[in-house]
Amino acid sequence: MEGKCNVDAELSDQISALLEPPSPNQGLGFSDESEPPCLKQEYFEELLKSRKCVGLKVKPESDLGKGVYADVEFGEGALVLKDQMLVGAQHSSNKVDCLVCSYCFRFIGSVELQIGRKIYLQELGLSSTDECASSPMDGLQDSSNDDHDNLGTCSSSDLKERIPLPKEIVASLMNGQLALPYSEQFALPSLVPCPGSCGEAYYCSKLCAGTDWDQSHSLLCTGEGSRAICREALMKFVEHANETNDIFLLAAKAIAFTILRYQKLKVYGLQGEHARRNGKSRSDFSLLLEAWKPMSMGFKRRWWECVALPEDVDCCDEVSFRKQIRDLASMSLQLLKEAIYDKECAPLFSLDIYGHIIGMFELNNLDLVVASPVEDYFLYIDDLPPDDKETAERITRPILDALGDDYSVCCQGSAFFPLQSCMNHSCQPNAKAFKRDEDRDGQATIIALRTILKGEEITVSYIDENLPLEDRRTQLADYGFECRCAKCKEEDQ
Ligand SMILES: C[S@@+](CC[C@H](N)C(=O)[O-])C[C@H]1O[C@@H](n2cnc3c(N)ncnc32)[C@H](O)[C@@H]1O
Repeated sequence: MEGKCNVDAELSDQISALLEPPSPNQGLGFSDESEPPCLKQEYFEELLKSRKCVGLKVKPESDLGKGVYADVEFGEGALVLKDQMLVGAQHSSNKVDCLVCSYCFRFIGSVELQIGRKIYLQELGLSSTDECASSPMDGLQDSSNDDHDNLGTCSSSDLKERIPLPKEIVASLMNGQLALPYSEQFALPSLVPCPGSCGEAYYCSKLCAGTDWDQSHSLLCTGEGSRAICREALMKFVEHANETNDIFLLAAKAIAFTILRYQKLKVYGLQGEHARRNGKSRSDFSLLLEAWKPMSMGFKRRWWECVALPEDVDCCDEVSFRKQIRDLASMSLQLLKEAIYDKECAPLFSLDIYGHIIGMFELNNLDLVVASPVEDYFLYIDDLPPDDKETAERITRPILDALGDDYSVCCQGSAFFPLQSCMNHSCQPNAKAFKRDEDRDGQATIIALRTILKGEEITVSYIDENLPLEDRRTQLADYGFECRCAKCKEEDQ
């Protein structure tokens, strides 16, 4: 299990420094006399300010590690936090069902395009909802918890037989020739293609396209404008991730994000307070530490050590299972290295760092869910006055029949939300993520479930908190911890 690849062995000191929680003296050259402020605290204060979050505090060291606390009173139903993801990705299987902005995950195009594209891909046999084959990696394919019961249409059970639409109708939905009744009320942003011409990523605006390009996509784009060192290797990496576990795509984004941040820091230098405190002559490695800082704040363990054993794997096979997924990560990293390796950021290509990044996505309660406008559209038609409804349904009924029971699937993926990921779990939470109506883009929305007093810790539930104690324990084992909330302690006595 502990065999090391070259980068791991050669750069072990730098890798340890990257995995240590940021300490005030870490590679920054503080003199003993100047007592620097707590870097974690400072980082979160800046982050809260940049997110314009008022009334929240991140305490770096509470009973359960980091935790988020109320600095004002929040009334029941109040919006506690809207958190912007640092990196996120739509699940590969979900791409068939939803066409969304590759940066902010808003639905794009038009209701007609969403519907026509889904039916077209369904007819090609590509729909995620048609998949019934199982593989030993199934339990690892989607680290999402099932905390979205209120989004009932996310279900993928397809009970009714679909009635195909004529090909010309599907084509006219996709090319904009057929406008569905009342669809103008559900207008979506037009598609902006990827500037690197990969034909894979689309955006809701030039701003999203440019920001994604600068943050990670320029290195991960498979198109002609890509900055990857080998596009063929990149395509192989993507193919391997799609066939095994799409969490590798997210890990690649985290690495690309850090490399590009490093390159910017190197060119433009540090700004403001950091520059003043650290002087101008920072080493390349201390710049890498700085570039890595947003990722360093996430709660992490090695993926192959923390991932829960899937139900179809016997306990006696645990050692070989963990070795198998470590080998899988190692293969994925090898492909990524061939595609985007950067000598100055070499420690990022160690298996230890790769394992910790994947573990970070696995352990944090960080589902990405965006509700579908297609569902809203059909609900709107259903609510029309009887005469209007009858007229509209003459057109929409055959479309619903062609879509089947899964007529609307929400956008689903995984993401790293730097503030939400600091929220601890409670089986009696005072806040909740993903409130349906607030969820129109890929931001994490946290709402108070009851009055939260100033000074109270803000907690969410990572699972269905109404399950019996034993079931809760089993589910939380997937997150790698035994719950120490008041409800569990009380029920345990
Ligand atoms: C998403 S992180 C939450 C922030 C975390 N405390 C930190 O320091 O980054 C989840 C981790 O926090 C800890 N944790 C959260 N809620 C807990 C609870 N109710 N009981 C015990 N540990 C908890 C566990 O270690 C868990 O794996």
